[in-house]
Amino acid sequence: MTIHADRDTSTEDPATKPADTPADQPVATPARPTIRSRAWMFVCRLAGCEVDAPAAKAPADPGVVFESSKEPAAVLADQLTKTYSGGVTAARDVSLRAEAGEIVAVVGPNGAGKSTTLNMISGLLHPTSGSATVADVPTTDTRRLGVVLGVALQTSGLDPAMTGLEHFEVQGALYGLSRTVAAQRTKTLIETFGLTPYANRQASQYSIGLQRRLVLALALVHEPQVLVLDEPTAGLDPQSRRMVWEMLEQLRGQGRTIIFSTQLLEEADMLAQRIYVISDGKVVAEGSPAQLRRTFGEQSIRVRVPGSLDPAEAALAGLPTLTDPRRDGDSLVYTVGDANPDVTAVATRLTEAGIDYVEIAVGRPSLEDAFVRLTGDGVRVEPLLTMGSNGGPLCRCS
Ligand SMILES: Nc1ncnc2c1ncn2[C@@H]1O[C@H](COP(=O)(O)OP(=O)(O)OP(=O)(O)O)[C@@H](O)[C@H]1O
Repeated sequence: MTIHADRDTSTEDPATKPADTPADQPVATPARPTIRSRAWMFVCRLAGCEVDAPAAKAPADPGVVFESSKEPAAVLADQLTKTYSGGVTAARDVSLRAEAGEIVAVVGPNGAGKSTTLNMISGLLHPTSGSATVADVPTTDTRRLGVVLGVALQTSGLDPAMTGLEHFEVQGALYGLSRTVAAQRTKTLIETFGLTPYANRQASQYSIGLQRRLVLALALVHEPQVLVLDEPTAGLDPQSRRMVWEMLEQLRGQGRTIIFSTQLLEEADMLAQRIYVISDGKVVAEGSPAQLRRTFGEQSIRVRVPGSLDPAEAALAGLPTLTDPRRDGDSLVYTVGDANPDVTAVATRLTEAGIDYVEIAVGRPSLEDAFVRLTGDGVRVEPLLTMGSNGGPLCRCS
């Protein structure tokens, strides 16, 4: 006899979304003639907006070095709602929080409102109603927000003609870092993110994985307390994805607060202490991965017996904890609502009936179960990576 736990996975492809309308462009700053001009254009591209979009975020005074506090910070979003000019309400009363030093995942199917929510938290998109603070800074205070917040959006927005190093130079200038400080941080980040061999190459020569790493590294130049990352691993191969995961774990280890969106349930499960499930613009569930499983997943017991299933089904018929019996090949499968299913009672019943069962397996609820129940839709579930011999135990593999 074997008694064990297992989980299921499935996959779903992402879709596209309509282009931004001018009125809904993320906030950007006016272009100025000098290095700042390039800097703001660069930021605009990072934000996915046009360079002549309305101004809001003021640049640092030249020569001023912004040194953000190293204290951990929290993010609070209070009933954020966004209705685009076309009439689409992409976020409805979205409230979420990230405690200092937490990694928080915003998960949902395509078009659920993840990017819209993150853009509002980043101060890049004005909410129709509601408010948010990052490290106690209101997102409307874009000048101070830029000090405490680092943002890496889905669209990399890198200038294909600029080298990696030039991107760092622009970013350093944007945040008013002195040349010495900027050079030190650039060196550290380039090394940390494995970009040294590519530092002098134009971004046009970067793979998607390298672009993501560069964008993430650039978001850290001013040493922000909080990071907002929109699908940081989208489109990455398993090796690059793993590298990003390790970086996020390291950043959390440094006391930073991270909010990221993903369509990968396993990614959220593995990295996040708190998950927000968004569907149709609304938060439909919040909790730790374990809480979500417990609350929304369905546990099941699978009983495998040799020969006919009839005697086993008859023997188990009276057990109150077993519901929704169904047959699956050589097994009987029951739903069990109890967090601790009484496997012993099942085994005893079968033994008393003289049935020599092959296996009794308890299936623990998966996040996929939770998603399907919450959103009526699937979110991509990809197999966890096989860690190489040098890979740390990043995954909470079952
Ligand atoms: N600028 C815009 N103007 C009008 N509608 C928009 C705009 N941006 C997004 N939407 C719509 O708002 C809804 C939410 O989009 P959003 O990009 O926030 O979802 P998402 O969860 O990030 O999706 P995905 O995972 O596909 O990136 C979708 O219906 C989308 O088509």
